[in-house]
Amino acid sequence: MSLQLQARNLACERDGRWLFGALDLEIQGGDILRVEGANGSGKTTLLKLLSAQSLDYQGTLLWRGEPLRRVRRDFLSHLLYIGHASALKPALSALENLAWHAALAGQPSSEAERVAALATLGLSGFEDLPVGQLSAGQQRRVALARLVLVRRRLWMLDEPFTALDRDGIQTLEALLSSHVGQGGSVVLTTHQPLRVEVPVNRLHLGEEGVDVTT
Ligand SMILES: Nc1ncnc2c1ncn2[C@@H]1O[C@H](COP(=O)(O)OP(=O)(O)OP(=O)(O)O)[C@@H](O)[C@H]1O
Repeated sequence: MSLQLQARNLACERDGRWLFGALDLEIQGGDILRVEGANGSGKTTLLKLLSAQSLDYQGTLLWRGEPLRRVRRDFLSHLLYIGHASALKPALSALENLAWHAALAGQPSSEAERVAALATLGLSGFEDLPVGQLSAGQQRRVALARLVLVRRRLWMLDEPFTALDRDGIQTLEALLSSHVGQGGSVVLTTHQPLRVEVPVNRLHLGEEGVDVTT
């Protein structure tokens, strides 16, 4: 069944301020949506609404035509969310962290699969160190190895390029292109240029209102 997440007339207020209102958008298989805007414009808040982590909004969110609140469980079984905090346990190794995330996602993995996922992110040789001893960019790479290991069709990524060097950026851009090229979907926030081999839809949040462009 195809992916389809829709927002209709979505509005969100935080701390007495409207971050956005009257927002309409649709994400289907093969779409990549880049959410842009200044610091504090509401990008993370929007991702939390679209990923069903927060129910504090006005308007309608639909997953495959059904209210997201009602079909949240099915929706979550298709979603991989990586926030800007990497959600890693510092005392555990990269391999152990990945094993934990894969099990949490209901997709137990073999050690060979975890080693391969880390290798894709350029972390061969760093599999067994406690993650807390890795650099910020290496920790980001461990978090992103979930994209390879945990097979989900809808990715929501909040500032996934943070701390990555040029090689890491290229690896992530290749993963995004490949995922979307195979019919997956991506919603991401980033403040930096995005070089992918597929058309990118852009949503700009800001004081002047909400713009959606392709
Ligand atoms: N639970 C909350 N209670 C009160 N205010 C909140 C809450 N969540 C977010 N905000 C406020 O909403 C605004 C938008 O926050 P958000 O994290 O969505 O911005 P952002 O666009 O992701 O910013 P950045 O680019 O800095 O990451 C901020 O001013 C923040 O303080």
